[in-house]
Amino acid sequence: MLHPARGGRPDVGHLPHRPRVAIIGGGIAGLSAAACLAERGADVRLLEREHYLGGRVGGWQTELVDGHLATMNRGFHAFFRQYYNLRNLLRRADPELAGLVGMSDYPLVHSAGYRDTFAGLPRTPPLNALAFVARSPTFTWRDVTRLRTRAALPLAHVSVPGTYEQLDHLDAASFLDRIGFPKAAQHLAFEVFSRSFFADPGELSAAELVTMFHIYFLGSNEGLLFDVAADCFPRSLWHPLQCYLHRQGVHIHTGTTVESMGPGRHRRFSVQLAHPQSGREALDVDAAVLATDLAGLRTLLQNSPQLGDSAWRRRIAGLRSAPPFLVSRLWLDRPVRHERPGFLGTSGYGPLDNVSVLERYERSASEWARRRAGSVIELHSYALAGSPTVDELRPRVLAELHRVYPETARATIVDERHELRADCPLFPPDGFRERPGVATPDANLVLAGDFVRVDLPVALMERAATAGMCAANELLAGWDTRGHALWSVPDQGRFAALRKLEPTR
Ligand SMILES: Cc1cc2nc3c(=O)[nH]c(=O)nc-3n(C[C@H](O)[C@H](O)[C@H](O)COP(=O)(O)OP(=O)(O)OC[C@H]3O[C@@H](n4cnc5c(N)ncnc54)[C@H](O)[C@@H]3O)c2cc1C
Repeated sequence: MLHPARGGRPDVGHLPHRPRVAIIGGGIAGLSAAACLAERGADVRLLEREHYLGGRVGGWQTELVDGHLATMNRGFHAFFRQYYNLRNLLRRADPELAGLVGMSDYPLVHSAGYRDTFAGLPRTPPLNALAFVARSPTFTWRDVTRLRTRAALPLAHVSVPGTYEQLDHLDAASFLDRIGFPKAAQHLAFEVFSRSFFADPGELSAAELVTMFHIYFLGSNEGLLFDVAADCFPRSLWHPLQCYLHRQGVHIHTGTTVESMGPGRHRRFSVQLAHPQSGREALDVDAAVLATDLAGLRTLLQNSPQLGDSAWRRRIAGLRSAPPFLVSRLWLDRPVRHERPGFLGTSGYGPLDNVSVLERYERSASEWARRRAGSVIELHSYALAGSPTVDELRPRVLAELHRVYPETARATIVDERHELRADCPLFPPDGFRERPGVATPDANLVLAGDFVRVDLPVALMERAATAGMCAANELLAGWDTRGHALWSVPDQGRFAALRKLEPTR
């Protein structure tokens, strides 16, 4: 569904001086805002704390014990085909999306023996759901007849923000119980889904879960199949985009932390930067896009008491981060069995949520695996309780890998890397109303990122890309300059007539 751009002058050339914009954060949201602003002629300065672009989809070099230079990253990412805005961003540098490759299936397995797959399902709703039910061991026709149909109707017709107004007070687990969703299917499909949003179903807003179901299943023709990066993230995605941004005149400064911001002497803001080598520096800008992660934003606001107003700052302070998660990469001296898929979702295997076999799709991993006759495996464990350490988690996660793929128990780990972080946002019940949007109390300051409220059915990477575009559009509107069109899956369910049957809250 197309959301047309707001009209205006073709670029910022009509303004008395060319606006200079600081974009703080070089993840997807910041890169998306940078592209949209530079294309309309703004003088864009992209400031990124790390030495690489991509944020949580970034990657960096690491030398393995065998001397091989590998690229480590923050973990497997699924690029769904309905990520229209993200794909449009990537297409600017890679028109054929050659940096992505299709994943033909990704089974979900439960330790009790259930297995669901998505390959070969029709793509058109509701045929996709009917075909899924027809072959799923966890969701049978008998289960369909037991669904409390009226309570389940919100699953069939989602609208944003209407669905949030209706369901945000509930957690996802209670909603699924309320509608009579079969337990086995809850454990498999929905738990895997919910935990991929870094939260247990009891901690996630029901509105968020229902919107996800709409985006990834019932609301789009693209279905649940996705693409993955054909090589490490920098090579597949960010080096080409960086070249594109350079051609648009964007100045990109990696390894540059924005420590604080305040009123500028010559322009609206003065941005205080710190580089590990060259020390501190100030940059005066007319506008800024805050495209950091949540923790980065909180630190920046603590150091910048003059930004925004107290109500807005309170809303940011109230946002919550999801519990910690672990991404472990193992380089094994033996290959896993040939039938192991590139990606497997798991449920009922302790802390283990999924297993990827990188040589199935990533060029550099496949070269290493071929040379060493081994395998490169990645394990994800989300929504970890308490304050776990890698030393505690490692043996538990390895034991679960050996249960899922027993042949890995006989392999020697040539090398390994672990990333234990807690930098993803949580979308808890009752969080939507207070979630900040792109606009802030200052017309020259906008917010972008995957935690920002965007009233379109988008999530995760696509929410980051969309929020970046909305942030750019907000600034462009203030300069009477044409914005950028956005796309989303339909923002009303395909079964809108069913709305009349629905119980009210
Ligand atoms: C393990 C894992 C798996 C995931 N899998 C998927 C998936 O399969 N599909 C999906 O759609 N999404 C997935 N996601 C979520 C996805 O990665 C995020 O939604 C998305 O990358 C968020 O982008 P962002 O630009 O909002 O934030 P970020 O990527 O966090 O970017 C923020 C940037 O700001 C920088 N920064 C912070 N403070 C400062 C400062 N003071 N100065 C300068 N720079 C600063 C940070 O270094 C960072 O680069 C996954 C995430 C993780 C961690």
